[in-house]
Parts: sequence; structure tokens; C-alpha cells
Amino acid sequence: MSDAEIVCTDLVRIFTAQGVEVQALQGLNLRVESGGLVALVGASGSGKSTLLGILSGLDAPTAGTARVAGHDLVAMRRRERVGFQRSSVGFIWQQTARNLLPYLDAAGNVAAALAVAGLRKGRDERVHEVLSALDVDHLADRRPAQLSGGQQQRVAIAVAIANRPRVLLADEPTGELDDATSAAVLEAMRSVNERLGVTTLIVTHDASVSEHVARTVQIRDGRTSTEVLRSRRTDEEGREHATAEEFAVLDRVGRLQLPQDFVAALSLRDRVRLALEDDHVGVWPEATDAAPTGEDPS
Ligand SMILES: Nc1ncnc2c1ncn2[C@@H]1O[C@H](COP(=O)(O)OP(=O)(O)OP(=O)(O)O)[C@@H](O)[C@H]1O
Repeated sequence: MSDAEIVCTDLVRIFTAQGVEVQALQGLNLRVESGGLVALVGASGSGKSTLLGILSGLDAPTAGTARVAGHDLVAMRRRERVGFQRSSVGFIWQQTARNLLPYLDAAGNVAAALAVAGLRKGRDERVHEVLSALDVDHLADRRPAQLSGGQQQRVAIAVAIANRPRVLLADEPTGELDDATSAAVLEAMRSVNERLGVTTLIVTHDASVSEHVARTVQIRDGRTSTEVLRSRRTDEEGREHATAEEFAVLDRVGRLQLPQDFVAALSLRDRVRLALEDDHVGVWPEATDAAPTGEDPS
């Protein structure tokens, strides 16, 4: 089970602000296999930024463990952390200004990332290689202010992958873009993932991201709750069909979150009745005649 590049186990992060505790992550479990492309989607306040802060080594969890690209983020000391951030992971942030240095052109930004990572040999070739991979080589001598939002994010992806990181972390990479440009940037990320095999986690509140990735994990109240898996199949007549199926996430000890609309539809609260059937588990409201009641052993 070591073939995963991102492994979070029972992650807890508690913030204390003015004497009030906020549990931003409440025992979150997540596993992204090597070469995987996963979108983590959740409403505002669900804990996305908190998780990304931990995965990027900027913040530490209150409890639980996190491993990224073979590094134990909890035990990691400062020196290892610097190496981890420079060499093992690439970042793409929502604010384009945070991704790129405004006074350098696109090529200069990629070259600067390579210099920070200590890569000198073949630097110019690598700069053009990654800019070409993102279809922005023709914009190499433009500074960020001379690029559109979508072009800036493509250059940001080029910067992030320049030193061949094992893992790419993106925080709302399309947050400042219109729908069409967002779709193009997500496709660029998908293509980079496919061609280079870099394990990629995209964190966003935008549910439409699930159209571009095979696996979307929903985060709710600091925990992963459901997953949507997409696949393509070709029928006998050669037509392609995309299928999407939603699953509830079961954690290591068997806990799951029922979807909110299920809970509301049956007015479930506090306690539910469960029954183990041959091939499924039944869940009923506490006050119901339908659920089989257990035999009294006495
Ligand atoms: N430094 C902090 N101090 C206190 N509370 C915090 C801190 N950072 C986050 N929180 C709280 O933790 C919870 C999760 O916040 P987080 O920023 O991770 O959510 P998010 O899903 O990224 O939201 P958004 O999409 O709005 O950025 C929220 O209730 C937030 O108020």
C-alpha cells in the first residue's frame, strides 16, 4: 500500500481564535495514488484551504498523519521542509500574482523556479520544453501583466512542473477565470497529469471540475464525505459514453456520512435503525415500523 503519493489519515486541525475552538478538519482521510488526478470539492468553510496548507508544509495538523511524495509532513524538520517545497511539490494558487513574479517574463519565471530548485544544467532547454508543453512558448517574453488570466495560469502550471515535482497541488486554480477559460486550464492540468504522470490534487469549490477528472472527492465539515468516479466506455457501435457514479466514503473504522438530501428526505436525526441484508445495509428513521427489530435474546 505504499504506491500513494498523498496519504492523510485521521487529520485534525483545530484553530483557536479569541478563546473559541474551530475544528477545521475533523478526522479527514484521503489517499491519492501515484499518477492520480483528483479534485477535492467543498463549500466555503469546509476545510479545503486548511488541508492544502498542511499538504504544502505551511501548516501542521493538530492530530493525525499526512504523507506527501514520501515525506512525513508531521515529523518533517525545517531543512527537509525546504527541500520538500522546492523539489517534491509544485503549487498553483488562485491569485495569479502569487504564482508569478511580476517583473519577470514567462521564461524568466520558469528559469527562476529552476534556479531556486538548484537546476542549472540545460536550464534554457527546460524552460522552452515546459512552456511548449503548456502551449505558451510563444508568450515566453511577456510579463504577467501582458498575459490574460488563462495564459497566466498556464505559465503558472509550467513554473510548477519545471523542476519535475512528484506532486502538484492547486488551490482554486480557476477561481479568477471565466467558464471557458477555466475549462481550458483544467484540460491543461489534465493533459500535464496524463503526459508527465505527476500526481495532482485540485482543490476548488467549483463542482464543474468533476467533468475534467476521473475522481472527485467531496469535503464536508472537515471530512471527506462522498466521491464521484467518472469513466468512459465505448459501446458496440463505437460511441463513447461518459458515466459518473457517486459513492459515500467509508473510513477505516466504518464511519460514513449520509448525503444531506437523504438525511433531510427521511428526517433522520440522532439515531437510526440499521439492518444487515444479504447484499446491502438498510437505514431507517428511529420511529418506523418498517425496520426489522432485533429479537430479544431473553
Ligand atoms: N487561522 C484560522 N483561525 C481560526 N479559524 C480558522 C483559521 N483558518 C480557518 N479557520 C476556520 O476553519 C474552517 C475551515 O476553513 P478553510 O479556510 O479551510 O475552508 P475553505 O473550505 O478553504 O473555505 P473557502 O472556500 O471559503 O476558502 C472555517 O470555519 C474557518 O473559519
